[in-house]
Amino acid sequence: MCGIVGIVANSSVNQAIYDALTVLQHRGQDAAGMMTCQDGRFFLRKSNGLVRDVFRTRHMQRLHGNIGIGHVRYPTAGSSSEAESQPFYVNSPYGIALAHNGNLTNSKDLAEELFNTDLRHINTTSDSEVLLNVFAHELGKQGLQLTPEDIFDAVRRVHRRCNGGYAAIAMISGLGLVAFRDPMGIRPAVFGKRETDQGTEYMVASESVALDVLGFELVRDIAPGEAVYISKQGEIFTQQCADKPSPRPCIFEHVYLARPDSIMDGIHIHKSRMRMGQKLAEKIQRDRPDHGIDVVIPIPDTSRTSALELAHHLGVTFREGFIKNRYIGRTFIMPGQTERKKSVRQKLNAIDLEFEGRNVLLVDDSIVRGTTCKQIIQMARDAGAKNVYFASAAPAVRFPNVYGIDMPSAEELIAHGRTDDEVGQKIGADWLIYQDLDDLIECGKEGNPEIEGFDCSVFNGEYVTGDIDQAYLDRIDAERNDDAKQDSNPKVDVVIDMHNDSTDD
Ligand SMILES: O=P(O)(O)OC[C@H]1O[C@H](OP(=O)(O)OP(=O)(O)O)[C@H](O)[C@@H]1O
Ligand SMILES: NC(=O)CC[C@H](N)C(=O)O
Ligand SMILES: [Mg+2]
Repeated sequence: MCGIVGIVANSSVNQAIYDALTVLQHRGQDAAGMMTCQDGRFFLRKSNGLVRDVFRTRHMQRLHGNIGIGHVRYPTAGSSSEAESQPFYVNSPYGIALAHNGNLTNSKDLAEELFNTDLRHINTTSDSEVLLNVFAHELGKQGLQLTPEDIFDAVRRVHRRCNGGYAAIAMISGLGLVAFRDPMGIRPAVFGKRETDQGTEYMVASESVALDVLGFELVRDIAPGEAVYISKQGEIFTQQCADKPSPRPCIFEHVYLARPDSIMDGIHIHKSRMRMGQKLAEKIQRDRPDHGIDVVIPIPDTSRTSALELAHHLGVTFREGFIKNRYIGRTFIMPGQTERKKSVRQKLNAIDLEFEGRNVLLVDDSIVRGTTCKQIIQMARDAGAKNVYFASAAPAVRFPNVYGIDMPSAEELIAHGRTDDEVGQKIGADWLIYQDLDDLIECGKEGNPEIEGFDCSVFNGEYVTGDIDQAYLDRIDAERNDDAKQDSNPKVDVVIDMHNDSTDD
């Protein structure tokens, strides 16, 4: 779940892209990058780190042009080397750069095909470099003067060749931006516009919150399978490019990934999380009518919205009992378990007063590896709680994710192969309650009844693209579990810059 942005403006875009990336920072904290285009030349800055650390004034001054794309990375394939930060670039045809959110499930086969049949060189282990090369190869077949129809034909063939989840924005030198979303719309993307004295400007982004903050008006989501082409002159063209679009957006976006102030596929994330709180309260009332809860306490940040609503519907006091260090980022998307564990304690501290002698219900949006809840429950006990109950606004996460969330290993998921009660014991709760999957789906559908279904694979093990078997899951487990990543992380990093740019930091 990286964050992507692209802007076609009437003046320099570097600051606007920087600002958008800071708004999308919650989607990726490992690396950031931006590529702009002026007079057919590309300018690039990308590196590991947070947006504020990657872009210094000297980099911003070199990012010329009125068109650009940006990326914040949370790796789900390949390595965490700077060389795999994004945007990626290929020089043929035309010069194309690409920023990708998601994960291709057939990237290994595609990489071989690209090399053996399409005669294209892939220089990293990133699936995003593969996606860019497939797009470039298909665009190269269209001949010289590209029309919008030619671009859409190329995207149509990208959909036929690529499997998995992908929302991508490509910048084509001399032409403009092309954004597209996989035929199931697993990963999100929206576009919007802003009127200026010089004409209309367009922006594509992973989440609508980036449009809001930059003063763009949300036009709509890019539909699953659809492509949007914005020419450098500011004309916009859209077309459905999937043979059989079948919307199945990722429901984990609603649970955790997205910001609550975003609207995704017509669903207000804030309201969906409120419904999660309400439905969970109803389940507690059904299953534990004599719960005896004195206070409901959220685990900041993401669970706040659902916890408040849960307390309201349960008729129990809601209190903030953990204070979050605002300078520590999200722990779940950190790369290693040691770092994640340490960060939970650095990030959250208990206010003892709210726990002493009370029956406390702690609420989190989800339990994945169990890193957060185990420590938090112990902190609640140390702060003097009488009983510590735990509620998860999402169902138990029991299966790996293959579409752009880095949960590659079933063994690392605390609920894998365990009953709810066993998880409760393992995390040290007096009891544990999970949201039912049907209720979670209902929370999304109430926001947009037209959506037929969601990708719920982390909860039910049903992989909507239909191409995932046990052999594939075994392979990504072996390649990407925490131990494997530890071994494969590059000791010496490589910085790849554009040939037209200075290579110093
Ligand atoms: O069971 P785990 O493996 O610990 O994963 C789940 C936890 O991780 C996330 O929090 P995170 O700190 O990433 O971000 P937040 O501040 O947005 O809640 C999520 O909100 C849960 O609290
Ligand atoms: N989280 C993502 O969307 C990751 C994009 C891409 N698979 C990468 O690893 O860079
Ligand atoms: Mg959290």
